[in-house]
Amino acid sequence: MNANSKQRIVLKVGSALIAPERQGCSSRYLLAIAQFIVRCRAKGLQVILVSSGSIAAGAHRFPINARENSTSPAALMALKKAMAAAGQTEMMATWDKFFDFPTAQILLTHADLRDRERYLSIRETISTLLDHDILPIVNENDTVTTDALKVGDNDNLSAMVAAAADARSLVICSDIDGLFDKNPHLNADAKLLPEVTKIDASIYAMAGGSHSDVGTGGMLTKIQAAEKAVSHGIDTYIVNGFKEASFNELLAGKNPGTLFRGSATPMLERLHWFTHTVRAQGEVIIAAADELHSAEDCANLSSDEVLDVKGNFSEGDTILLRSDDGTRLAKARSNYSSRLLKFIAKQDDSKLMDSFTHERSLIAPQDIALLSPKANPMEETS
Ligand SMILES: Nc1ncnc2c1ncn2[C@@H]1O[C@H](COP(=O)(O)OP(=O)(O)O)[C@@H](O)[C@H]1O
Ligand SMILES: N[C@@H](CCC(=O)OP(=O)(O)O)C(=O)O
Repeated sequence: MNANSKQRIVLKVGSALIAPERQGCSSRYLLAIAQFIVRCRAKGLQVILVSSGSIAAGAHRFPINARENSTSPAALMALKKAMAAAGQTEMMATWDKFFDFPTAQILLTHADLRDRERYLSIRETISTLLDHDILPIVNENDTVTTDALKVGDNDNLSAMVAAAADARSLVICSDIDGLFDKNPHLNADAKLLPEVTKIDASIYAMAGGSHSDVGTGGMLTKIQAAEKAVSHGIDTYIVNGFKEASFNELLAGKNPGTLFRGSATPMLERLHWFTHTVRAQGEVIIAAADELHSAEDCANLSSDEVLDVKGNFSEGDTILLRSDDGTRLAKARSNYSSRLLKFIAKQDDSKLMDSFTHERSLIAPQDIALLSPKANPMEETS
C-alpha cells in the first residue's frame, strides 16, 4: 500500500476477532488492528472500518436458555436482532477507547445501498467524516433487517462500502491466513493462494462455509466481496487478523495473505453500483439471446423476444435478462411491471404490441449491465 493523502483503505474485521469467546468484546486481537489503523492514518491514508461482531458481542447479555428456547428460525432471528442491538453499543465503545480521534457509527442495510439517492447520501457522509479525520465504523443494521432488506454478511458489505468510498484497498481480516485451494479445516493438505488474478468458477469452487459459530459466510462471501471490489479497481486482501505480523507486512507493502489485484480498467461508478450493489427482483427470459451483444441491443428488446417473465416486480425495478438455456445476459431496469410484461409476452400480434411499447421501451436505457456467464454459484435473483 502506498501512502497518498487521498488514498482510502477499508478494513473489515470479522466477529471472531471482536468477541472470540462470545463473552462480550475482547481487546486481545483488536489492539493490533487499532494500532494498524493509527499507523495507516499517520501515513496519510484515510481509513474506514467495517466491523462485525455486534451479535457475538451481545450474546452474553442473554441467558443460555434464551438461545436454547429459540428453536424456530423466526425466534432465533428475533434473538439475534436483540443481541445485535445490545452488542453494537459495546462494540462501538470498545473501538472508541483505542483511539484519541473521534469515531462515527454508520449502520446500513441493503435497502439503503440499492437506493441511488440513499447511496449517494452515504458516499457523501463517508467523505465528510474522512475529511474531518473521523473514523467511520460501519456495520449492517442487523436490528432492522429482514431477508429482503439485508446484505447478509459484512464481507459483501465491506466491498460495497469500499466501492462507495472509492477506496484503493480493501483488507478483509479473518481467522485464517487467506484463501486456500480447499477448506483447510477439513483438508490438511490445503495450500494458501498468495494471489488470485482471475475470479472464476474454479475459485468459487475452493470456497467452503464458516466453521465457527460467530462467522457468517466463510470464504464464499469473501470471494464475492473480492469480485465486487476488484472490478472497481480496488486491491483486495484476505489476511489473518489473529496475527500482528499481517499488519506489519501490509504496512511494509507486502502481502501477508491472499491478494486479488484491482482491475486496471475499473467499471464506471454508476455501472459498478448497478452491477454489484443493486439486486434483481425478477427475471425475463428472452429469445435470440446470441444477438444481444450490447446495452443498445438490450434497450431495443422487442415484445416478441420476451419468452417468459418470472417473479413479481414493479415498473422501474431491476430484472435479470436470461436466455432460454438459463445463461445470465444482463441486468437492467424494466419499464413495465411483471404483470404487464407477462401480458405482453403472451400476445401473438407483435405489431399491436410494438405499437403498445413504441412510446416506452421494455428496458430503461440508463441502467443496463451486460453480465458474464455466472461464476458465482450464489448469485441469484433476490
Ligand atoms: N478455501 C478456503 N480457504 C480458507 N478458509 C476457508 C475455505 N473454505 C472455507 N473456509 C472457512 O472460512 C473461514 C473464514 O470465514 P468466517 O468463518 O466467515 O470468518 P470471518 O468472521 O472472518 O468472516 C475459515 O476459518 C474456514 O473455516
Ligand atoms: N453484522 C453482523 C456480522 C455479520 C458477518 O458478516 O459476520 P462475520 O462473518 O464475522 O464478518 C454482526 O455485527 O454481528
